Amino acid sequence: MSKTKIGVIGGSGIYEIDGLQNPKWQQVESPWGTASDELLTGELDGVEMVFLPRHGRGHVHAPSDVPYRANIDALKRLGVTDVISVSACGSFRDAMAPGHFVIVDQFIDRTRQRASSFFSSGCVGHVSLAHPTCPRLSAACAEAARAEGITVHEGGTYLAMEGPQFSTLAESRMYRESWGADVIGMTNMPEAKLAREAELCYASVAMITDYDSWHPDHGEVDVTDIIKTLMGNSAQAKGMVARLPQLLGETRDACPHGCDRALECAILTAPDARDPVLVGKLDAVAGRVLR
Ligand SMILES: CSC[C@H]1O[C@H](OP(=O)(O)O)[C@H](O)[C@@H]1O
Ligand SMILES: Nc1ncnc2[nH]cnc12
Repeated sequence: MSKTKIGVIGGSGIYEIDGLQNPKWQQVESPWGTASDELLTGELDGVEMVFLPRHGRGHVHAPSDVPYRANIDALKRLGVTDVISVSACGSFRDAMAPGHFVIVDQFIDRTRQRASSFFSSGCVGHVSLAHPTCPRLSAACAEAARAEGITVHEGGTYLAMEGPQFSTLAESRMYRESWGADVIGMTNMPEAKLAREAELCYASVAMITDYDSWHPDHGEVDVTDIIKTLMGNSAQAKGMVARLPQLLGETRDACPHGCDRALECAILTAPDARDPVLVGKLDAVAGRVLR
């Protein structure tokens, strides 16, 4: 049994959360650089919470430049156990309409210019990503969103694109028809990979803002329309987050899906062949298995 500490990564349109007791924005130093912003810590219903705006307050970081490693390291360093990502996404399915939330359970990674692992030569580690999200945490998000009156789709494949431009029509059709993607965004990769390496339970909540560019009855994506939908969605997203402490509880058992033990057999580099500088940087993320 350990204490639950909920981390929330807020995407486009979500730059703070309300209702925390003893709220405090604090800078967290990370060997992986500076996080997107200060982290907001506090308590809700007896559970410790940490909030981080993915793009920073004022939306300063482009999707390609979000400091994903520093963000996950900072959350882990603060003792977070469960990470909920909230993201604005386009939809590839008629039924997944703007205003609906999709609880993502798979990813296709099409990003290409982001550091996507904490591990490298000097400390080589390979984690499984077959099931990249935590079913227990995802179910709690679905329940919380439903209780807020949101239409929720449980399960969906998120196509992570590099951006910042939106997709061409040909790409949009290919992702939807040939690749079977359900939603599209620019930020959940490498975030989900890094959360797994850091042994954090990770759930991804996609707030649908548009139909990307494939839909014959809807125009191409327009960021002004996205923002309009987000304005309506963000209060609901915050309401969903506010319900999570009660649903997850003050204490937690080991994750039944093993998210918190992902590194158990992952590191291949022999102890005497490890790069001490890299091992030092891994203190928060992998200290459990490296010490
Ligand atoms: C505001 S439209 C494009 C932008 O919104 C999404 O960000 P996030 O995932 O952080 O909510 C999308 O991935 C793009 O970065
Ligand atoms: N259609 C879309 N493509 C990529 N990222 C998005 N974020 C919101 N809508 C999106």
